[in-house]
Amino acid sequence: MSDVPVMLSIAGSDPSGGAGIQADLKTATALGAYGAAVVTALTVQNTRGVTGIQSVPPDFVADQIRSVLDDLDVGAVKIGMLGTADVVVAVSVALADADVPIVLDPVMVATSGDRLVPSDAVDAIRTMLVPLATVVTPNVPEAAVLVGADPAKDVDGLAEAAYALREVGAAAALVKGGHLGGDLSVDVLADADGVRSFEAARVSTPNTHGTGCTLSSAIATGLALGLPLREAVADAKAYLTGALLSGAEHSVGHGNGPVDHLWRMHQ
Ligand SMILES: Nc1ncnc2c1ncn2[C@@H]1O[C@H](COP(=O)(O)OP(=O)(O)OP(=O)(O)O)[C@@H](O)[C@H]1O
Ligand SMILES: Cc1ncc(CO)c(N)n1
Repeated sequence: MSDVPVMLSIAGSDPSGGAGIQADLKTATALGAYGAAVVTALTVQNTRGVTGIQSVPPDFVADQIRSVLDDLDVGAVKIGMLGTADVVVAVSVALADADVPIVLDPVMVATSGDRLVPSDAVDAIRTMLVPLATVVTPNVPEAAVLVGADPAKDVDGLAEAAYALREVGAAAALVKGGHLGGDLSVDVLADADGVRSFEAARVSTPNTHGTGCTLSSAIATGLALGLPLREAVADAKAYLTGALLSGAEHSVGHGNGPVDHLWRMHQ
């Protein structure tokens, strides 16, 4: 049992602290939940890029998930980087009977452009995890790969991709427009009630390492706190935009620095 809302992240480790489980735990903590973390892979990574990946044996990932779910009252799960197709299968089996909202961030490539999962893992994500997702949160290239279409070029394209992901089996899809450019950063959600877009002013900064991880774990934290999906997405987007604005004022590392997860504490 747990008398605080629990958000469980199932994701890879970023030793430089801006993405992966490190970002997810900071986000859960900043937003008032208890963060738990199952590590699926270790990366050798900093703000400049990823130079190594060591994945955790699939059975060991599944054992970690079962151990946490057996004991803690998990309010929502966020799934991030899964290093291999076998880990994807193990995660889908371990979560199959869990009655808990799942936010699936289908991580494929880091901000630096480095590939984080092999292509057979992408097929497994599409067939085994997308159908379990309460919401799937791809960026533009990830959505294109998952639905087998050309990458979206504008907001209408984001909506088309979000609809198509519901056809693949996700209950809802939030296609992120961070890669589209423009004055606004727009994400489009398709759920059972239709389509809604979420807009924020684009922050002019190189410090965007971990934006996707932060958004998905903030959505999962909102769901763990009991918010409906659309409110959880709106709150997550506002939290991320504040973290980008504050992160733009700081420098950590020499490449694409992190967002400031603790921006509300620093105000
Ligand atoms: N410069 C920016 N200003 C404001 N919002 C941004 C900016 N860059 C990205 N975002 C927002 O950050 C979130 C993540 O978007 P993005 O499309 O970059 O995802 P991603 O590629 O999965 O992230 P990551 O680079 O961490 O892998 C979205 O809500 C997007 O709109
Ligand atoms: C461990 C990890 N997960 C996800 C991302 C995506 O940004 C990253 N760079 N590193």
